[in-house]
Amino acid sequence: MSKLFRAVIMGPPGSGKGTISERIAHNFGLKHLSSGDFVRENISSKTDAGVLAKTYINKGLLVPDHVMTRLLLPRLEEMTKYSWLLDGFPRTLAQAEALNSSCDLDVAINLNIPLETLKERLRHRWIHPPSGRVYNMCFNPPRIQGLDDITGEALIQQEDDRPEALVARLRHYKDVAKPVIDFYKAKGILYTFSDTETDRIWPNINTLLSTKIPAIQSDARCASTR
Ligand SMILES: Nc1ncnc2c1ncn2[C@@H]1O[C@H](COP(=O)(O)OP(=O)(O)OP(=O)(O)O)[C@@H](O)[C@H]1O
Ligand SMILES: Nc1nc2c(ncn2[C@@H]2O[C@H](COP(=O)(O)OP(=O)(O)O)[C@@H](O)[C@H]2O)c(=O)[nH]1
Repeated sequence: MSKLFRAVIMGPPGSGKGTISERIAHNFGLKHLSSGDFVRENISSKTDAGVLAKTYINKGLLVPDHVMTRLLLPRLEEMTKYSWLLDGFPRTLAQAEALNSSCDLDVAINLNIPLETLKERLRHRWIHPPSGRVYNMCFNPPRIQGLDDITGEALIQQEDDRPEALVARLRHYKDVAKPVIDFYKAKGILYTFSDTETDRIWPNINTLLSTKIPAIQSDARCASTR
């Protein structure tokens, strides 16, 4: 059985999880699994968990742990043949513990970005709600202003990306993320990256994963030829 690579990426809203996950998926051929995308898929296909999740999201709340794990863990079970990077999950210690009992992680990437930078980025963040595609009017603007590159549909700004809402969101993030960070630190798999620019963080993540991923795959090749 070949050894696969399993990672999570954590960080406050606007820290670049989605942006960096896309780069990792592209460079290392991992599947990028986004909890937000899973939630949106379940809402549009009206599964029980999706219908329940929608009631919380409509109120601007996080989806409760038991709903999130019900929605996400079966999807991970379908991914047993693939290496993956999970973005947006776990957000709480209960989610981290549930994930831990279903699989072994190799790496937890933690993005540590200053508050002022987060505020500035989210002020310029525009999203395409049906797909979850994210743009930034300065850093990665759409080809045509206000429109999604793939579908040509309108982009929107999320209410909770406003600076006033963001401060409360960040405070909440810090409170719930701290035990998750400590959990991965204790397991010896936590890697924290601090900077104001994704383009400066990215080479360090690239180097880290280059040392981890080929090693795992070559071990797996040796094992499978024995
Ligand atoms: N792990 C999770 N636990 C609880 N709720 C979640 C989780 N992941 C996603 N959600 C719910 O789905 C919504 C959309 O998630 P998504 O990660 O796309 O966006 P977000 O909260 O704006 O995150 P960010 O600003 O960090 O990109 C969240 O606002 C939350 O209600
Ligand atoms: N100016 C600037 N914007 C960035 C940088 N990295 C990401 N962004 C933008 O900041 C916003 C938040 O990034 P995103 O990947 O959605 O973060 P997430 O909320 O952690 O998933 C998006 O609009 C990105 O395009 C950066 O280094 N500089």
